[in-house]
Amino acid sequence: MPEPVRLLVASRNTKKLKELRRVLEAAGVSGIDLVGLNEVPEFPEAPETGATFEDNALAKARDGAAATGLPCVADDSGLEVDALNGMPGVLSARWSGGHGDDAANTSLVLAQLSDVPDGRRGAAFVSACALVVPGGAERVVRGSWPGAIAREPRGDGGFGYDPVFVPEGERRSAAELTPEEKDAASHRGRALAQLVPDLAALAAR
Ligand SMILES: O=P(O)(O)OP(=O)(O)OP(=O)(O)OC[C@H]1O[C@@H](n2cnc3c(O)ncnc32)[C@H](O)[C@@H]1O
Ligand SMILES: [Mg+2]
Repeated sequence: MPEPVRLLVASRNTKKLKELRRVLEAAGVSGIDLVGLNEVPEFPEAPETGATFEDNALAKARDGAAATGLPCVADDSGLEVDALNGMPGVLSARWSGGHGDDAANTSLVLAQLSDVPDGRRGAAFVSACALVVPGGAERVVRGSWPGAIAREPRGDGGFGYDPVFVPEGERRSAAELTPEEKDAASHRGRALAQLVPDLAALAAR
């Protein structure tokens, strides 16, 4: 048996990281050993200042690959709300000011939509996932998950804006889905599915 290829999964968000690991493991690519940021020496990361999810995902994956010499996968994601002209978008993690305050970010979006009627509450989660191989290929893919913003939060699964996001064709919020249901439909699941052939090729090198 050849040595498994170590693949760095570069996210500082523990709940997102859990999803990335779960989806990659469920994809069943053999010969890949997933490594978290806590298992490699610390390295400086560029701030997420890109104009697009793709720019940010590539920057995170390039940083990880350059610092460790390992192939690296990174996700940049967020919520695009129709009535907010596609915002919070790339600003999703820091919409209410500080970084990663899920409850404050969610309350702010709900407050901003308080006068928006049910027929105009459309939104989508978007994920760009980048794979960067040191000295080799770079690939970035996008998945999206259409739905609508609820009137109030429901459920305690998932993370971030999940309690206020009702996926198309669902009555439950994303935070009320099982992890497997979320992965099968989510922006992140759909993005990572497109990287599976690349990961299989990497493992077969
Ligand atoms: O950059 P890393 O370290 O990966 O972690 P992060 O939390 O900062 O992640 P992003 O910069 O990609 O910001 C994404 C934000 O969008 C939101 N988000 C992304 N995916 C989501 C999902 O599946 N469910 C709910 N909210 C999500 C969530 O609030 C995140 O903080
Ligand atoms: Mg981030």
